[in-house]
Amino acid sequence: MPPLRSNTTTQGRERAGARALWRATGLKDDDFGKPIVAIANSYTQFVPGHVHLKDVGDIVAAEIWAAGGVPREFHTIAVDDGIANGHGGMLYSLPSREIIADSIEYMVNAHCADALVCISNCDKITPGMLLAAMRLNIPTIFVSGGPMESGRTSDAPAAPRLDLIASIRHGADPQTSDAALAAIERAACPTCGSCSGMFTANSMNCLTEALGLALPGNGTLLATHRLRRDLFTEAGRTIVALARRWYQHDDERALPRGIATAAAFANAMTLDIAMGGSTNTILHLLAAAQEGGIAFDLATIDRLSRRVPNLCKVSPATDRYFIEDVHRAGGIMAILAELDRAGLLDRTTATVHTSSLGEAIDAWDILGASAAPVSDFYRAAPGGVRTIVPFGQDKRYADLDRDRAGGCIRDGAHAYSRDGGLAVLHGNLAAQGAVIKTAAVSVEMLAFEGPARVFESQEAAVDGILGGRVKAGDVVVIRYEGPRGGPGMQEMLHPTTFLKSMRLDRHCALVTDGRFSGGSGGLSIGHVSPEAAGGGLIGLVEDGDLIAIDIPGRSITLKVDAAILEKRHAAMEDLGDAGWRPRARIRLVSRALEAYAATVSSASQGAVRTIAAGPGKTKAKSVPETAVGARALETLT
Ligand SMILES: CC[C@H](C)C(=O)C(=O)O
Ligand SMILES: [Mg+2]
Repeated sequence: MPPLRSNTTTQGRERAGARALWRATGLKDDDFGKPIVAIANSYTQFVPGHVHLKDVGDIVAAEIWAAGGVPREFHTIAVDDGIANGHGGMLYSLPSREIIADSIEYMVNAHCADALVCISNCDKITPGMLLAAMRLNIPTIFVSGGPMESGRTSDAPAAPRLDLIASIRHGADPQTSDAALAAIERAACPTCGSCSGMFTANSMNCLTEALGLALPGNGTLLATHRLRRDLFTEAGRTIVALARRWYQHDDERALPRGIATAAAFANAMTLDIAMGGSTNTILHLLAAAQEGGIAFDLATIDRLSRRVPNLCKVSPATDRYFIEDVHRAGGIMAILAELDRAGLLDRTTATVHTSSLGEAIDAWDILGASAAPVSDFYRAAPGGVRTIVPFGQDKRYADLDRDRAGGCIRDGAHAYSRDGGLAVLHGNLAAQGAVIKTAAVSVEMLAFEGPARVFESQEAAVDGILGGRVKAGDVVVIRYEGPRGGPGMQEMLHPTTFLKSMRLDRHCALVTDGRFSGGSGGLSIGHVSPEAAGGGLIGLVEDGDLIAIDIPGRSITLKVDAAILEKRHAAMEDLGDAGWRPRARIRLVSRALEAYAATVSSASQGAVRTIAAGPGKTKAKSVPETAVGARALETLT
């Protein structure tokens, strides 16, 4: 039996000092020897998905005390991608995933905690905590803050519902009046919680259910609903039980790597493809698998994407369904049940709440025999009142959505498409791969060819799109926005949404070594690897070059003669240090971001930290320290 990690600081005369300090945090004599449970809470007033989390740590802690553990809460950072998008703030989004993972490692290992509760929610926080959980491999449970309700500009039952994307789209639409925009902006995000589409936050919180690290409902039960409070109390009880199974009974299926196995990652990716999750999930699952030494790579994802159907479309793939509708249709357990009935899941993987995923599906499938006890749970409905207070309403839908032929969740026989909602592309333009959310691509755009329109930054692309320099038929190429080249691999939410604002989204493609927000749709291909700053072919594309995209064929091709490309490559190499960097781009890159750029890997690897090669060759040149600290300016080329 493994000893409690916390014995290191609580047992023996030589630890009298540490015990004196533990006592000063409130521990009593009989608390020593109990499992010390770290509660990583991501409360912040900067993010609607976290603004309501200030006291939920206490809810979890009370249950940990009652179950015989010792809770110790600390806080992580949380970046709001929706606020950071469209300016230099987005450079910090993906790097914050590593900061969150490291900060949890630091707190848990510095204080030798025995177990971990991850209170997450938005885009990089659940992934950062997932990296930490797989890295630390101590008993862990995830419980997120929960999704936001969808918005309405009027109470009329037939009034269209909306989410954050509507605000961004209409903000750039010349046909939307200021008054109409003001109404949309005030309605789009009505409550606390993670934005109400199948964006990255909700995608990741749904995936933690499939990985087995969260309780049923974690991804779809609204932040405002009373029943969500029960997830926090249950998480507090469950983490102490998991700790006992590991420290007293040596049960490896109580550990993250015993639960989130290669089979569980395949189950999670299968769900992701079936529900058309955010493409960011690919980046984060690749990274989390590496933290746990799990065999799971882009080739695995590609293979799964060719056999898993698209069973569920949620905003931005449709304007008909939001996360609350997925819940009403039975939530993630319902999608998993349909995948199970199609023979596409491994039922034997473990979960934190049942001995196997199959047992969980049988217990929670609203179409299954035991549906009665769970139907009330999945009838949890929006309160329809603006609030940032959690658990404050107890509304119920009159009935569940059991329509698997035409409802929010389809069965295999009524799938939207045979091959799922996400795909991996390859070709000379993406030798190591690129990704696309096919669930959000209109059928007529599945094959596309057009002339490149090249931009050296997200900002330049936005200016080009809104300035009328992008025409129907173009392939917008945005480069030097990869993990190293950005640095930080910005999301292209504004360029993809502004193509919609300009009514070009069904007439243009967008290709980038950056990534996309879960709110992006259209023929948007991201994570192109190798990135331009890493010498990828995307760095040699010129305006007017023909680019061919074939989604069914999973290919993306730069149709330029090889001899010409060889000449371009030679000319780029002749530039020496000035090569493989953006033309005429001024971007302030802080030392913190330079440090990130120096060690980050390709998107095809999950943009993980790579130390082996020593400090990476960063393209940004440092300039002498200034009064406000060193700044690195990319020299003009
Ligand atoms: C809708 C945009 C959202 C905030 C996001 O950044 C994502 O889903 O990745
Ligand atoms: Mg995001």
